[in-house]
This record gives sequence, C-alpha cells and structure tokens, in this order.
Amino acid sequence: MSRVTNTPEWQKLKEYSNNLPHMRELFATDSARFNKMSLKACGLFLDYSKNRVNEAVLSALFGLAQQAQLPARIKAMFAGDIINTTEKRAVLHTALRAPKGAVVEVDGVNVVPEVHATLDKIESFVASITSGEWRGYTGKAITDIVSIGIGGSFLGPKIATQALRPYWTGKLNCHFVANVDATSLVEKLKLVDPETTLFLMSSKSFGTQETLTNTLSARDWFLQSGATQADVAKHFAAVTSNVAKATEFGIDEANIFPMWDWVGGRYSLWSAIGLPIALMVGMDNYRALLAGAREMDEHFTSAPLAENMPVIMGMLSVWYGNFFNAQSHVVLTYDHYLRGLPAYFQQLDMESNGKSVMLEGETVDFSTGPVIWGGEGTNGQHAYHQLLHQGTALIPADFIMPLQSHNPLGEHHAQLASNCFGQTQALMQGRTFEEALAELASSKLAEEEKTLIARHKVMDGNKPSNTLLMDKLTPATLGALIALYEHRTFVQGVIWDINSFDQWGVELGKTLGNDVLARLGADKAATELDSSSNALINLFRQGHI
Ligand SMILES: O=P(O)(O)OC[C@H]1O[C@H](O)[C@H](O)[C@@H](O)[C@@H]1O
Repeated sequence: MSRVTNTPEWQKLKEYSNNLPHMRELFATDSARFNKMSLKACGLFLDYSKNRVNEAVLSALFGLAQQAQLPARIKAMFAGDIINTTEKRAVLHTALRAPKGAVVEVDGVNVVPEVHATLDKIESFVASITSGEWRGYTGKAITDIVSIGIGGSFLGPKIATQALRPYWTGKLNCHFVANVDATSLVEKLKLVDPETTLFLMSSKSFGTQETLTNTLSARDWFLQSGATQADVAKHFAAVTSNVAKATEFGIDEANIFPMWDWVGGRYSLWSAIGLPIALMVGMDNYRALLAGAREMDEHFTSAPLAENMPVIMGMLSVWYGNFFNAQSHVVLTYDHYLRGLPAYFQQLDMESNGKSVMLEGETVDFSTGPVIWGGEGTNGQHAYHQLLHQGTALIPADFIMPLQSHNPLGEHHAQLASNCFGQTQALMQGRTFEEALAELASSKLAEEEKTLIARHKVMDGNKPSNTLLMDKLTPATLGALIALYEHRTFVQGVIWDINSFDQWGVELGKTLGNDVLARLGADKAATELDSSSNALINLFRQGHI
C-alpha cells in the first residue's frame, strides 16, 4: 500500500464513509449546518453544507492534508521550487499575478520585473491597437483579432474573453482558431478582412503542429490578398517562450511577447497568452482579472486549511473520488457568460491530475483525477441532470451563479436562481417512496399502479453539491474563480502525490500523430503498424471507403 492510504486519517475516512447519516438527517439535526459549512473569500461565497460530511469527516480530511504536508507543498510552489520534477521546472503561474514589488526567484533571478515589463509591453500594444494608431498594410486601423493557438494557448483566453463580454470595449472583434481542421480557420477567415486583421499566434513551444499549420495557412491567405512579405510585421504577432523560433518563422521581434518555461500551458492565461483578453476588455479590466487571482493566491497561502476555499473544495473531491468511488465531477454554471468554464476546468483538471504514477515512480493504488464535465444551467436540467438525480453513478456537482445579472430582465434572474437552488435541494433531499406515493394520492390510478409509479419516482437524494456565488461576474471575481479551481486541482495532486504539471500522455499522442502523417503522405501503403492502424491509413490514402 502506498503512503497516503496508510495514514490513520485515510483509515478513519474509510470508516466514516460507511457510517454517515443521510444529508437530510444531517440538516435536520443541526440548524447551524449552513453557517458552519459556508465561507466567503475574494468576492466568492461557498456553501458546502450539501456534502456528505460532518465535523469528524472534515477534520479527518484536513488531517489528511496535513499528513500530505499540503502547507509546505503550497509554499514550495509559490517559492519557485522545482515541483514539476519530471520536466525539472518551477510552477509559477502565481508569479504572473504577483504585485510589482514582489520577489519570486527562479535560479536566483527575481522573475517579477520581467513579468511586469511584459505586462507593460502588452499595455502599450493594446493601446496602440485599440486607439487605431497601429495601422495595417493599407493604412487602415485593426478591427479584428484572429487568435491562433490550442490547448492552454487557446481555451483560457477564449473562455475569459467570452465570460467578460459585458466589459468589451467595443473596439475590436476577436476570433479563435484552434483545431487543425481547415474548416475552423476557413470559416473564421470568411468573417475578416486581411487589411484590418491582426493574427496573434500563441504557442509556448512554437512547435505545436496545429498552431504552426494554421498560422502558415493564415499567412498564405494574407499574402494572397495582395500584401507583401514586408507587410507581415503589421499583421502578425506571437506569444511564445521560444522567441528564436518565432523570429525564424518571420515574426518581427518587436511583435513577440515572451512567456517562460515555468508557466504551464493550462495555467498560462495570466501570461501574455491572455493578450486577446486584454485587447477585448482593455488593460484595466485585464489587470483586475490578475488582481482577483492574486487575491485568491493570498487566501490560499494564508488561510488555515479548514477555512481555505481551494483546500475545502480539493479535499471534498478527494473524499468522493477515493471513498465513494465517484469517477466524475460536474461543473454547472448558472450564467450564460460562464458557459465555457466547464470545458476550461476540464482541461485544467484532467490534464493536471489524469496521472497514475506518484512522484517517486510508484503506481497509484487509488483513484486520481475524475472526469470533469458540465455545462450551462438551466439547459442541463432538461438533459443530463436526470442521471445526476436518479442514475447509478455518484457525481458531485458544483453550481456557480452570480447573484446579480448583467442583463436584469423581468423575472429571468429569479427563475434562474430558483432552478439553481432547487436543483441542489433536490439532489440533497431526494424523494422517498412515501413522499412519491403521497404525491399520487389524488390520481385516478389503481393502487398497484400507484405503487409502481411511486417506485420510479423515488430519488435517493444524498447527492453532494457545492454552491459558489458572487455578487456579480466581474474581471476580479472571474480571476478569483479560475485561481480557485487551479488551486483546488493542486490540492488534490498533493494528496495523491502526483505531478500535476506534466502531460506525457498528450506528448505521446503528438509523436504518434507525426509518424502517421508521414505514412499518410508516403508513396507506399502502410504495412508496418497494427492491422487497424494500417487499414485506416490506407483508407485515407484511397480517399473513400
Ligand atoms: O502553447 P503550445 O506550446 O503550442 O502548446 C499547446 C498545448 O499543447 C499540448 O497539448 C499541451 O499538453 C498543452 O498543455 C498545451 O497548452
């Protein structure tokens, strides 16, 4: 057995998991439950009272976090220790939102001045584009940004830009291209004019196939419009940690925004990768987003474990994954602007904690990262919520909702809120057979049929959920919310003693993809791989089935 499962806390939790009363009872016997199990931090409010926990469980979960040396591990991350051990890198997305005077050293060098110099460069770039001072090759101002990037170099800027729609300055449009499927690029190019479009190529490595291919095709399209090679500098900028490769590619050095190897892709929206956000919402709002995340960093590093929002959420996820075999976790945003968050948290968490080897190389003998999925409420209530209520899988849920809408209209927001709260209530309390039968009392059905239908209507309840509220969706609350999930992911990785910051599985896919590409274009049929891969490659070469 591995270390974490050997701790007395783990054994205690195992025992507790078999002996907990139904949540209905937990609420009925403790009128102060909500007060005890809710907290406010960084403009966010977390109600975690609708979880299968009591004080003993929580105290064992925090004990487990202590055993796993969570406080020391948090310190090590913020201090720039090489915690991404397989890639020998520090993990310092938090340095990207550190205030100007802070000192965060990597190899003895304080990185904060460089971070702020880049922020200042972003600021002047944003000012020059949005003021119209920056001109395209025919002398016109820029109206459209096409951001090309994938994975962490795409999803963060995309969902944050979408979430902050009410804060757009209205000076630009922004389009995102990620997939190498030409359709993605071609359809976006139909919407823009080469004379007024700026392409922003975002790639930490400057080596990602999809991004390079899309950028080359965008450049061809641009040149075909009558522009010359010299005009490229006015229409192409890049964000990368590989400045040499970007200049070699033909991007003007003045238009290259640096990032660093200590920023993981899925944690990079706080770096210059966030440039599309700054372009769309303006620099003050972009800085407010960083400040919101910074506030969550301060909370995470200073609050005691039992009052620490990311720790509470991370440990609850450990609780369900390791003691109730929950294999998935659903994120339900009751705000149309936040509809992209589930996909973002999916990337963040699944790429981070989809691991089965511990730091010292031992294979885990317990579950690690769950499947993260979700969507927008109330839409999901008319679809997959059925399984949340009556399916056989236990799926803990996070409900996220601002108390004030950016678009107050009649009773809409009250209805949205009533659905959100009503769902958490239904998940928690369920419906007993007696209640279902009572509901059928006045129906004309025969007694036998009433019994049968009542059986189908039974909902066990006791389904866990967190409710996260904020006054209003602002750049600062969005920053805090994203940082909350980043740290929640980190907490779980610490308990499982895995490296949440590498992604070897994704890397293998890339390598094999390149090998297959060579075979697709080869002058002979594929024969050397397994029979399925050979046949699929040969069908593609043939062009029909
Ligand atoms: O920014 P790039 O170097 O182009 O990488 C883009 C993406 O590539 C891979 O898929 C990584 O697993 C992601 O974490 C990364 O964000």
